[in-house]
Amino acid sequence: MSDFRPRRSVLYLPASNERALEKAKSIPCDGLILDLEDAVAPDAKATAREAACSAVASHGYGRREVTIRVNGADTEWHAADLAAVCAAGPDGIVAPKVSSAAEVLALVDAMDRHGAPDHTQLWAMVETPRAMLHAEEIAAASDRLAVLVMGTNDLAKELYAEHVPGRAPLLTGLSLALLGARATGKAILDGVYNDVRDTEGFLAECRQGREMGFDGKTLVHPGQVDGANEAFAPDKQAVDDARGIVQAWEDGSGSGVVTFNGRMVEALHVETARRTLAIHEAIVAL
Ligand SMILES: CC(C)(COP(=O)(O)OP(=O)(O)OC[C@H]1O[C@@H](n2cnc3c(N)ncnc32)[C@H](O)[C@@H]1OP(=O)(O)O)[C@@H](O)C(=O)NCCC(=O)NCCSC(=O)C[C@H](O)C(=O)O
Ligand SMILES: [Mg+2]
Repeated sequence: MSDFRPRRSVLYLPASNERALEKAKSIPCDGLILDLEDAVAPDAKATAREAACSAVASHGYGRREVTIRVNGADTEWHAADLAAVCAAGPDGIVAPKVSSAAEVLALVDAMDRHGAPDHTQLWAMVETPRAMLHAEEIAAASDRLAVLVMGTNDLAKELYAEHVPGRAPLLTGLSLALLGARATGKAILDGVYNDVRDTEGFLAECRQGREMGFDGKTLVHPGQVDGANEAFAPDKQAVDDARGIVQAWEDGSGSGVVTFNGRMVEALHVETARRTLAIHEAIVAL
């Protein structure tokens, strides 16, 4: 866990929006997705691509992980996006609507052909019914693929589902994608919450995502960053508990089971506690 990278809050912004590109330099999110896809109008694609690549080259985003979302493989912009973005070398290339392992391999092959630097990872958006059904194969397809990103708007659209509090229509898909990510040791980010004024609904969805096991949430507005940072970090109680569990285990010196605060503690609980402490330390180190 020592190389754990916090991804509590990953903010999308249209790469065509100069003001947002500038503002993002001071937003306390863990990551950015400079979007060339859905948030950019067709006649702004070329200038957005240039702006995103210049933003990466500016190195103006400090500790934030900077990624660029390219247009889909079935679009007229995909090839030019990939060529330019690989040359710019962001921390990650976010590929939309990835639905199979073969698509991952094609993307990785294209990244190699375009000379993407080693530090540029592939992030695959999973947002189709096929992707949900193939999440494990997608996640396992390449070591270069580091993160799965839920696309809950597209998933709801494809399912003919409605956006409702609690997300019941999406829960099977969210769980399948999580299983795929965890089975293969990859990170996974929850989808966006569209209503930027509904703080209560947003925070409830952050809590749900955290409880399900997501590493963080993708966001659409700066006003969502603090809530996600808090929801996806272990709180003081969780950190104190984790320290107590590790201490009780060490004091038990080799016995297979101890108690902490009246609760049974076995090796698996200690592993979880150590993970919590590693996440906490990585966040503190920011
Ligand atoms: C949703 C928005 C269009 C709202 O924009 P706006 O009305 O301008 O918001 P505000 O006036 O409240 O903005 C206040 C200031 O914050 C800046 N701002 C706003 N949003 C961002 C942002 N995302 N990043 C950086 N800065 C931002 C404004 O410029 C204002 O600054 P200032 O002038 O200094 O006060 C807008 O928030 C927006 O465009 N959001 C991102 C949209 C986007 O990228 N969408 C694509 C990804 S979502 C998706 O497709 C997921 C997936 O594929 C799926 O299927 O689910
Ligand atoms: Mg989408």
